[in-house]
Amino acid sequence: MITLEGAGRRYGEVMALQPLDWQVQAGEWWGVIGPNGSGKSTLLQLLSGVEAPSCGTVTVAGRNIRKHSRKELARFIAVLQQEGLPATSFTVREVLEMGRYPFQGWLGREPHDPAPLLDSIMEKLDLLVLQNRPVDELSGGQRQRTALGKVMAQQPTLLLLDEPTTYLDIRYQLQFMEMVSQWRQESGITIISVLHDLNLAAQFCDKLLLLQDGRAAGAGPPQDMLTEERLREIFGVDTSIVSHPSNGSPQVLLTASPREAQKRE
Ligand SMILES: Nc1ncnc2c1ncn2[C@@H]1O[C@H](COP(=O)(O)OP(=O)(O)OP(=O)(O)O)[C@@H](O)[C@H]1O
Repeated sequence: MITLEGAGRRYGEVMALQPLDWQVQAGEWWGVIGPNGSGKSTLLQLLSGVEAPSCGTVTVAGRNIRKHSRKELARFIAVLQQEGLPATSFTVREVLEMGRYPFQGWLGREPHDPAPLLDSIMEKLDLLVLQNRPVDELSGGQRQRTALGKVMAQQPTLLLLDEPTTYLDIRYQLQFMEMVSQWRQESGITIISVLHDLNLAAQFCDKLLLLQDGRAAGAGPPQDMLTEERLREIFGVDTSIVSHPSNGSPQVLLTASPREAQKRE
């Protein structure tokens, strides 16, 4: 599905992403994790075609990403950012309709009426009651669900998520990840998500790519990647890794310094 061969990105003096070899198979859900400034967003920009690599190649669906037109890329790659949607007076339904843009002809029409598809997406995401509300009147959680609806309307084969749960409370974080997971089960899409929440990453992603200073510091299943040694080396913090009592995924407990413990005694 995706192959990176020595793909890297330089901004002036800064090598934001060192040459990276990486393969993503169709249907996988990868989490990209690493400290601030380690190159995660840069990697997503290469994968979405927004930025060209300074070296190496990015191949998506058997073809160099630079050879696809913008509209072609939009037909199979969807990107959802931290704040999925700006405040806008467009309604929820109108925003979902915008997701159909890559499929419209030059008169802004599609060969098939997209309304049934949009209705079924809104039903899945519990958006039907909100469909005529302007987005700028919605809560953060409702707005992020609308953003998800827009990318679902795009029917991509590859979904890129850039810290999509950052501004959500824990209930909406979980709800968002479960909706994405459900969509993946139904459609078989491939997902690459940048996540700061290691515990969510461990529960939802099949594999994790660890970045440190623009370099790959490991790639593999969460139980191999989320170890106390690796996290100390990459993030410079002490953690305790426990097994989730319900599903066995590795969960990261942060350990405050002994000074903090003494304060409470
Ligand atoms: N457009 C740019 N111009 C110059 N430097 C850039 C640009 N984009 C990123 N960088 C630099 O590249 C490095 C990697 O940045 P990037 O945003 O990819 O990291 P990140 O892991 O996504 O960080 P964060 O977790 O804070 O979002 C940083 O040193 C950053 O300052």
